[in-house]
Amino acid sequence: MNIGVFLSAADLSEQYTEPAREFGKLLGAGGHTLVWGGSDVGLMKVLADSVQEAGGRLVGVSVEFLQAKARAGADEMIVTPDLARRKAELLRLSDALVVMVGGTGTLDEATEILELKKHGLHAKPVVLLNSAGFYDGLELQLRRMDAEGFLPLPLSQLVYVAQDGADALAYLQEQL
Ligand SMILES: C/C(=C\CNc1ncnc2c1ncn2[C@@H]1O[C@H](COP(=O)(O)O)[C@@H](O)[C@H]1O)CO
Repeated sequence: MNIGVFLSAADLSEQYTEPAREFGKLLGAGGHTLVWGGSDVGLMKVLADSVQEAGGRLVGVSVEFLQAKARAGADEMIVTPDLARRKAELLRLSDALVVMVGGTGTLDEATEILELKKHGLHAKPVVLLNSAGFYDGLELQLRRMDAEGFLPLPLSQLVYVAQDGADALAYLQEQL
């Protein structure tokens, strides 16, 4: 499976690096390909290192203004002219999407793929990987949108909230 993962480009503490390492190990050991933003920085690097060490493939989708940060040893590296085309490529190349902990960049990517899914422009499974309870607040907000009629389709069809990497991967394998 080609699994697109959005996650932080920042250097973070063990409570976030450990779940990224664990998920990378599962992806690599399962023979999956990581499709990700391509930069060799922060949590993005932690995940890519782990996937590669466990035998998985790496397909990066970088963008011209961040090209200097792109990982040298990826199996493939695509460079897009701008962020909009990068998000489109990340989605096109992925069979499923996983949103790990992150900041505004991750949130931008997550909302775009959820919005496209809401409009029926793709039907790929999306998982919110709630490591260390990072997305408890977002999950609550999404549940409120669902309960109060803000979503045109049930939340359960839009996104699955996983508590750990094994849960996320099991869900994706069941869906695909
Ligand atoms: C560390 C610096 C630059 C490298 N930054 C990024 N490299 C690659 N991809 C990035 C970068 N910043 C955002 N992205 C994309 O958004 C997500 C991470 O953003 P967040 O705000 O850190 O959550 C990630 O999925 C990328 O696709 C500065 O020198």
